[in-house]
Amino acid sequence: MSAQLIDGKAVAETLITQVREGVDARLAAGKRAPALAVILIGDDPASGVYVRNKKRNCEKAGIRSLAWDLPASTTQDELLAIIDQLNADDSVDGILVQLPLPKHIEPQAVIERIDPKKDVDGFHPYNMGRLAIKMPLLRPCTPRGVMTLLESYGIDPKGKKAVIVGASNIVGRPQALEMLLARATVTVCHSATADLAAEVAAADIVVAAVGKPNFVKGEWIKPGAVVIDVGINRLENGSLCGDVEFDSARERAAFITPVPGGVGPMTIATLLQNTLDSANLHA
Ligand SMILES: Nc1nc2c(c(=O)[nH]1)N[C@@H](CN(C=O)c1ccc(C(=O)N[C@@H](CCC(=O)O)C(=O)O)cc1)CN2
Ligand SMILES: [Mg+2]
Repeated sequence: MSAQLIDGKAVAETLITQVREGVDARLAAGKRAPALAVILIGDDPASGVYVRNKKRNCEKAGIRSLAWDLPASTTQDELLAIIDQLNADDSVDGILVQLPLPKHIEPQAVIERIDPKKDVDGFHPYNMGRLAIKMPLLRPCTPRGVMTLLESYGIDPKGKKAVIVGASNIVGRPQALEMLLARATVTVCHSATADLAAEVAAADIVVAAVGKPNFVKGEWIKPGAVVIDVGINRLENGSLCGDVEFDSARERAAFITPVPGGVGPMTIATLLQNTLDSANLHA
């Protein structure tokens, strides 16, 4: 068997078109376009690419983007002051601070400074807590994007065994909450998991989000499983690879996401969706 590829680029394009329609509906009702403030600190090349893609896709969706490109020497207090200013600005619906941050800035202090109503990354404890109590408001982009991908391919997690490999605040933990909300039976694996191979082998849906190239072995995958690879690892030869051994996993899985072109594009499309949702909730 060779798994069907899940085309994240195509699903993301469809989602961006839907966001554009939602923006046009706001304009037709006499409301303003949604606005997203994107803050980039320092010169991490990958972050620069992601931020440029976010701005470009905002344009496509009719969302106004405001850019703060700040030097690596920016202090935490300077960053918090900019966030305070954006929190108070009624013309701004979403605030995004690109991660990772320079080492002298404490990410949690930054995340918690953003008004939860404008937290389009969904990382604020308020929004994570809402997701945990089955009352989601603004949901982390990558895990929400994964759920959209599954739905687009007619894959319903209800009653399935979902195994999440990785327990980060950005992906693994909120992904587990999303799967639970969709009524999967959920296992979260991490560095202290006793038998990772056995956990993965029992999964109907595997989500890999560890940031280590080819960490999940193809031979672990249960025949017919759905494999979602969130990892984006750049190899020394410049090529990208995921957290899953793609070729051998594809031989066993029913569905699999490629890297690139799988989950990555959904992260950005879902950010636009969250920005529209935020505008519609409050302005
Ligand atoms: N504030 C945030 N910071 C970070 C997030 C986030 O959701 N919010 N996620 C990642 C980076 N990220 C978005 O910010 C992101 C990563 C990858 C992609 C993507 O489209 N990847 C492409 C490949 C692109 C390449 O060539 O490098 C793909 O997978 O096809 C989009 C967004 C960490 N920081
Ligand atoms: Mg992400």
